[in-house]
Amino acid sequence: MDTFKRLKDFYWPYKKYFYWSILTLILVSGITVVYPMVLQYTIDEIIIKGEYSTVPYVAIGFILLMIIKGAATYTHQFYGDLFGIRSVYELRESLYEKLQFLPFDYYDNAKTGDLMSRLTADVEGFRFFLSFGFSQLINFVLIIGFSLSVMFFYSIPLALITLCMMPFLAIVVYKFDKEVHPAFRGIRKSMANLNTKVQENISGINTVKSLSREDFEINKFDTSNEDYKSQYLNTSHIWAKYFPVMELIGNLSVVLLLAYGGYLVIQGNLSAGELVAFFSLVWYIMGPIMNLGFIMNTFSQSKASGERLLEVLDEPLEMEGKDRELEMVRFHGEVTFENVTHRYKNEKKEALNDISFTAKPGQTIGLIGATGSGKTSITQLLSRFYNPESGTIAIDGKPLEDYSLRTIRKNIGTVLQESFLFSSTIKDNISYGNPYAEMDDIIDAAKRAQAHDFIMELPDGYDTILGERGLGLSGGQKQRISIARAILIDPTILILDDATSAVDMETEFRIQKALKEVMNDRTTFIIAHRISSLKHADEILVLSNGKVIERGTHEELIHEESGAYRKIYDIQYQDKDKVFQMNGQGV
Ligand SMILES: Nc1ncnc2c1ncn2[C@@H]1O[C@H](COP(=O)(O)OP(=O)(O)OP(=O)(O)O)[C@@H](O)[C@H]1O
Repeated sequence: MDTFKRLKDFYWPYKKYFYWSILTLILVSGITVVYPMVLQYTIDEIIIKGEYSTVPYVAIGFILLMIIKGAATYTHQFYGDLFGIRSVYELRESLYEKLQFLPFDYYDNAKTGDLMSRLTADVEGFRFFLSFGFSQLINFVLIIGFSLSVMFFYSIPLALITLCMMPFLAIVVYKFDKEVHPAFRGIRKSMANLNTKVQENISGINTVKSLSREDFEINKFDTSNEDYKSQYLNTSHIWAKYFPVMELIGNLSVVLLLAYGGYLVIQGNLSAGELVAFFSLVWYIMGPIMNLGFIMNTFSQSKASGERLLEVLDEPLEMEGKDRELEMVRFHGEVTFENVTHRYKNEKKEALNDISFTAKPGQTIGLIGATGSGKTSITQLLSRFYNPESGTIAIDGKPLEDYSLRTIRKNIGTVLQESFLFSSTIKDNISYGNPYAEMDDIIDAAKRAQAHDFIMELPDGYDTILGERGLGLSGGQKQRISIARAILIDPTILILDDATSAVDMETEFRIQKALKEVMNDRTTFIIAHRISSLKHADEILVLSNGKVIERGTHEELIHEESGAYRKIYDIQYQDKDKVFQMNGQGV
């Protein structure tokens, strides 16, 4: 029950719908047990005594009861659904909001399909119990309570005999729940896994096709599908094992009732009408008992779903600054790293080790080094995507923790090697970081990013809708859209992460031109593998295994004969010389 208690804030504000649903349910259940009483009256008072003149009154009374029951059932159903739907609306919103503010640490290990499944199937599982299971559980208690009251009213010994079987039933139901709950959790997990497989496959379909790995993917899916199937079969097995036992217990109650009840009628201690009424009442008890498995089922499923939802809701949020300002601040752009060391969660090796440097406002810092040397990590710490293990990162002389995350991120513009574009219009994609931008500003940003001309050649210009992840544009075009996006937020600090690595020379030239425009007066960090991209930087940091092994300007570094930068330079420029020589020889 702890799961439900902890999720109470989502459903209890709508308790009035719940109360209405339950109030009308009491009426429905109450009327249900009146039927056997009418039956008893008809047999004992009308048929046996031959008082046929009361038949029309009984019939009219019966019809009235049915009309009331119909109206009550409608209200119960409607308010029950409203209760569930309204509650999970809030829950879904909170989960989605939570996803926006979870730290990168979380996403490093999360699986998209699993998260999707939590936000859809698990929320739905929880809703089903709120809308339906909850009232079924109450219905169970009510019907049994009302039926037993009527039974005790007719004959105490017969009611006691019928009750004899209840403890056995309770044991079976308890055991059933113990087994079925983990089984349902297994199903949910397996479903999430299946979702992950499908989502990853669709996202990576280019890679799958280009490497002809379709069969491998089908087999991988088969394994997950197989697991899902066996999880479900396992649950069916548990269900099949317990359901007949529950039914047997119910039937044994009926046998006992008939034997002892018949004896009482023969002895003259019970009327025929009362035995018939008893017989119907036992079936009213039996119905919910048979259903108990199903009710426990929805309860277990929703408990399992609720637990999975709580796992997301309980995740710690991104760390906000402690004395953060209320109004957003505009940075001047001085960035200082002082003995910064960083290790990613669950990693043994440090990604950054004792990094120190200062970038004055408007300066450009180049970061170069082998893959995995820590270049991106520096910029991720600067954006406070992660917090360093030790050391201080400051902007304009104040540590990052003194600013709100919003201030930091609104002041830092990033152009990645693979920028994400949404399946929306080009206009919306450019203005994503500044949704209130005027059209003129959007066009101006696109012109400065060298993107305007190709946008105008598209069928709907700025209103052209892009496919998922910007499908329909070339790598260089996507890149220029993301540069326009960065220009439009007018950041004081700019991070260019391998922004020109994946394009041809001509596009690189255009992008470089666009970048020059955007770098103007901004503190810029250029991460590059090519020396040509960062040789104009005010300071270049050469990284290796998370440490700065050399620093200086391009001119200074190439004069370090046996330095690492010089080696990279030689490789990149000697190759070029060779190519020129070969071209000169007509190769
Ligand atoms: N999110 C993460 N979780 C765990 N380890 C990470 C994470 N991101 C990076 N690392 C590790 O930290 C080290 C530095 O990675 P980083 O991405 O900063 O290198 P890089 O120099 O930018 O590499 P590249 O040139 O390939 O982009 C690597 O060993 C990498 O495996």
